[in-house]
Amino acid sequence: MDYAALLQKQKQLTLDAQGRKGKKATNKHGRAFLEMLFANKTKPSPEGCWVRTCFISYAYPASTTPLAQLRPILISDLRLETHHHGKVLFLRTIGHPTRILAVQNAVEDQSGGVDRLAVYNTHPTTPIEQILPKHALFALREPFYKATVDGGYTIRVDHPSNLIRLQAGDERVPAAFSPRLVELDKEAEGLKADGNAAYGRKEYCAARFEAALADANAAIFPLELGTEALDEATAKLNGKAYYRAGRAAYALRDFARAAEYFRKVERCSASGDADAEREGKRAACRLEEQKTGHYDFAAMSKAVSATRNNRLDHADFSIRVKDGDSGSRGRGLFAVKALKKGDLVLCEKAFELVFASENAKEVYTMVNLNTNRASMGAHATLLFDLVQKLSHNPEQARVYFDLHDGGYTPKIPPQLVDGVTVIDTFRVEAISEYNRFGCPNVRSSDGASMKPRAGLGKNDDDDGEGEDSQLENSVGVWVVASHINHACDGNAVRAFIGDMMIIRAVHDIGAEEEILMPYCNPKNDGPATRTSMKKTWGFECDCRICEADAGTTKAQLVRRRALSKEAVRFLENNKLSMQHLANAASIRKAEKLLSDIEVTYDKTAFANNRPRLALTTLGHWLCQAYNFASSQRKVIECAIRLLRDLGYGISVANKKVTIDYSCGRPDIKAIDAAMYTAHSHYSLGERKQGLYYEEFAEGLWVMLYAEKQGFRERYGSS
Ligand SMILES: C[S@@+](CC[C@H](N)C(=O)[O-])C[C@H]1O[C@@H](n2cnc3c(N)ncnc32)[C@H](O)[C@@H]1O
Repeated sequence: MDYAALLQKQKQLTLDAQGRKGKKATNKHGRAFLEMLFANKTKPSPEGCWVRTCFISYAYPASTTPLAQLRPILISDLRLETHHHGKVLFLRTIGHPTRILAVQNAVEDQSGGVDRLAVYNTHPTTPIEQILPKHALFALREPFYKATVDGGYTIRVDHPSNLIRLQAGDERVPAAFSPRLVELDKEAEGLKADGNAAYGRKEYCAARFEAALADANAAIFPLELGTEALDEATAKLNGKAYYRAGRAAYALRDFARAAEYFRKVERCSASGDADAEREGKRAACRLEEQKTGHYDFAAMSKAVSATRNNRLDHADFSIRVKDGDSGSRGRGLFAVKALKKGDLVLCEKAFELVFASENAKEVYTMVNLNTNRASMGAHATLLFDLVQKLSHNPEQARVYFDLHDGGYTPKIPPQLVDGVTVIDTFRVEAISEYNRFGCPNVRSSDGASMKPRAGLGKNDDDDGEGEDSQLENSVGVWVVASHINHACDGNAVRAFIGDMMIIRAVHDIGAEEEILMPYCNPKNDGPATRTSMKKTWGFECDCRICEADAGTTKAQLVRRRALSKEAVRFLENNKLSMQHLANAASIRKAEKLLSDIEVTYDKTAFANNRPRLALTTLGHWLCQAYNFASSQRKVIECAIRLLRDLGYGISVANKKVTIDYSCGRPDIKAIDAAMYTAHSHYSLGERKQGLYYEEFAEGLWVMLYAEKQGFRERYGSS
């Protein structure tokens, strides 16, 4: 898909529309046409995959003015391309709703004026009949009116919180609508509305309980204000209520409170309660994880698979880190105490996550006019999920809106207006762009363990750089990890098992030292990586690799790029396998190319094992080539050189191997290099050295993939 063309076209259409700003709509469709358009209930989409394009239009703030302070306006008074500040539009839906990207319906106002209403950023799984049902009444705060590409007009809602559903009997409903009011079903809608109204009046306790009892999905049960109120209310209730409160607290990840409620259930019953006992134990496990960071990662890894919902039931472990000031980087995350290489730094469940596998039926292309970015995949669904989650949970909204937003203004905080949580969807997306991480559908080790490397087991032509493309598939937000700043040579690295992000130290980290991790895999071309970081994240990396690269002359860079292109061609034409071994000429060519690229690295700037990434793919090829040729000493020589180019300084004295991890990048190539070395030592009868390298490789594997799963599949047994 040509994203640039799509973006350009949309910008032009928006610009053209601006020419009509402030004018009244002409040649509008009449009631009969709109009634016909929305006459029928929408049939479910036929089977197949639908690609939808979601445009994030130019940002404008969500309305925070209460209805009581807004003056009514009629459809006939609306001006094109205009945000009608200080105004409210009372509307009644005429037809049956339909969804293309927005949920749409025909609407009328109290004077009989008609138009089309389009509500964006609602969740695709929310039934449209729930969003804009036929004959429902709404108040739309500060409406925005637009011409559409099909030559018509629409009242466009980008912030769903601007649209307030009004219930029968609400005194704010204009009198002209009264004769045609449709009685609501008090059973479902009425109970929810009573809860919302109580919430609006700040009767939190009542609101919580009405919501909790009416809604089995306890995740939307708000505990954000004074949990004593909850205690007070539950005290009047029986064990069943305590049990529900325990489940609700668990869903809100307040495991201590959940455990307390489950204990109360047991106290209410003389003979004990098996369900409460089981749930109490579960809450106790979560508390243990929170306190100690002891997780059964092997079991977690077994629990996820391509066919399951990989959202895991585990607590966060975050007591080893704290927020702090990182100077020009803004806020950062810092180690509370000294950590050893391989230690768990943070283990966090996703705040919100969309697995690519869940998007099989609808694929969204998202085009953002504010940031000039376009992407395809789960990003749009993540936005809809976030808007839904934040709208239902003000406490979670406060956490989310505290994340870095790239300087987005205005910073409208989540707040309750007319009983609805105001959520600025443009700011939600701005924050998502700076804070979301790509992740695999199942676990990080899959790409590596399923494709064993040539010469170390089965055949493989993966160059070890495939992780990024796999990471693009699923996308999520982890709010604690979001405070971590970037460094290409970071001291921490992340892995995923299902929706859990597991961050480990790649070398020893001092107390109070900032935790840094690479946001993306640095590519072999350092300056190119830096330019793309600047474009995507808005900063220039000043890590040790980037600092060394900055000292490289233009001539050296031009030469390195030309040689790297030659290396790519060489690798494409010289794929290795048992059937295609390298001949002496190709090995000579690779050695020559490698030493030519090495010359482009300034010796002083890249001293002390600073990674020289442009050497690593060719270095890896040479390890494989010598391994196939059973030239064990050459394998060891090449693998140690490759490890050095990945930042690991290896020194061997009296058969004792010492490894300097301080600049090391735990890359799959480094693990392969260590295992090539181990296997070669074994073949040469040097078991002790072999074991040392194997232990080093296994340690790197756990850093990179969270636990040992997949290591033996790739490398076989020692
Ligand atoms: C996910 S946030 C990280 C936390 C952020 N610093 C904060 O204040 O909340 C990403 C943003 O942090 C800043 N940042 C991250 N790494 C940086 C670095 N190495 N140098 C300068 N700014 C950095 C950039 O503004 C980037 O867009």
